[in-house]
Amino acid sequence: MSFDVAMTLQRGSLRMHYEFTAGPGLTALFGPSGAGKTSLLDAVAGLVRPVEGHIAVAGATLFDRARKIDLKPEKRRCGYVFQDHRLFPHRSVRRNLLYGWRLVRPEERWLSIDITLDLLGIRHLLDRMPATLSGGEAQRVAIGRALLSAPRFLLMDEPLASVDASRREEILSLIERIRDELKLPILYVSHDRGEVERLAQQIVPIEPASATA
Ligand SMILES: Nc1ncnc2c1ncn2[C@@H]1O[C@H](COP(=O)(O)OP(=O)(O)OP(=O)(O)O)[C@@H](O)[C@H]1O
Repeated sequence: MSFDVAMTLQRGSLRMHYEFTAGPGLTALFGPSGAGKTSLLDAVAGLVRPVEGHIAVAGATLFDRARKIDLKPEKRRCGYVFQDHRLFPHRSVRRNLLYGWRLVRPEERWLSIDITLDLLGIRHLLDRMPATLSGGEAQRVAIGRALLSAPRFLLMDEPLASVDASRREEILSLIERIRDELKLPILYVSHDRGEVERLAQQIVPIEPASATA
């Protein structure tokens, strides 16, 4: 089992309940704006604490309210790719890529810098600053930074949102390679049904939450 989630989040007056299990490959979270897709990724990453329930990924329990388990974000071994890439603006591409790499113990690393640069086609960008990159280049670097942090799984929140149409295909096939060659479980958020149908082994519908009094 890649993902085993049964939990409730409270955000403001909204109470959102999630319950699904997913096998290997890419699991897409599909639902309207405001339904709670990003909140779910944030909870899996450990950035938002559920009010109840459990979250397990690839056999490891990350959160379990009843068993008082709540791993810190940095212990969850999760690579998070945001829609707006969130590269450090004052650091070169090289230093962005090395950021997560340096935080990981050498024996936990499973991907070399060389392989990552070739997989993502970003070797020629190493000395550039993020502000000089196109949307597609910046997103490839952001994916590289996530992979080099030696994650056990990836969270991707609309990774194509800031990528122009001509570069979409490139990033889509890159995500397919990460899914198939690196065999990382991926939780993937998108509004685009075509994208989801192409990439996903499993689609989890996320319904809009109901407000609680
Ligand atoms: N910190 C917060 N405090 C209160 N409410 C919040 C907070 N963060 C999110 N929400 C609310 O929780 C709901 C779910 O938000 P979330 O960003 O998870 O939705 P989403 O499905 O990812 O939306 P989108 O597709 O537009 O990105 C929204 O109604 C949002 O307004």
